[in-house]
Amino acid sequence: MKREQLEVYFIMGSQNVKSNEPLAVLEKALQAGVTIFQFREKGADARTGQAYEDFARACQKLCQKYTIPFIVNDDIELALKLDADGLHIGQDDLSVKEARKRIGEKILGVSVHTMSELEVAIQFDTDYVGIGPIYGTKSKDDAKPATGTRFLNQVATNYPSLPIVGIGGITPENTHEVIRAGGDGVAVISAICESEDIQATVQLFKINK
Ligand SMILES: Nc1nc(C(F)(F)F)ncc1COP(=O)(O)OP(=O)(O)O
Ligand SMILES: [Mg+2]
Repeated sequence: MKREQLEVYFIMGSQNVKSNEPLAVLEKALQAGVTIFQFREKGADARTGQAYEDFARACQKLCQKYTIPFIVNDDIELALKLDADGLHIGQDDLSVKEARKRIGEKILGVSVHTMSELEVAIQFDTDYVGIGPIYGTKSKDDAKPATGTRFLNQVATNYPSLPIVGIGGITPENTHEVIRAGGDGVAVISAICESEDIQATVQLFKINK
């Protein structure tokens, strides 16, 4: 995975798209030029069973149409079953060691909040780390307090070759702070899912770097 692929990292599940059709939102985001997609279907209203798998396959098919990496959040069984391009795990999911063993060469992303979590991620050849929440977020009900860009900048300074994406409350207005602090890209849920003009919003993330 090239670090430029983290430039605009769109993350979505049906729970993030109340009003309209999630697949229409995803296609608009892909047409607008998001550079990587994460399937993150979770929470009370998340689809389950066959509907969950069918929705994941439909998202994967759209990503293939636009040759954009399709990453699955948390669910390694789904990632393997669909032969996804990668998996993203956090500290409460399966271990980095176990994930790397089972997914082989697929892209592995890990959320890290401390230097010790970072060192474990690096030990098992993590392709990128997600750091946040940088700002307050409403997309993750068990999110930790917002940290600002300090830890992200510390990681970027100490590990210049490690791809980093910032996450949490990132908008076109504050994205430059994340990039200036050392992020290779920004992960976005609400700013795109709730946008009136997805094309314009995605372009702003690219321009405001
Ligand atoms: N899903 C994520 N994606 C990223 C990425 F780097 F891809 F931007 N960074 C961080 C997270 C948060 O991951 P996690 O801590 O497991 O919580 P959840 O499973 O609720 O998302
Ligand atoms: Mg997780």
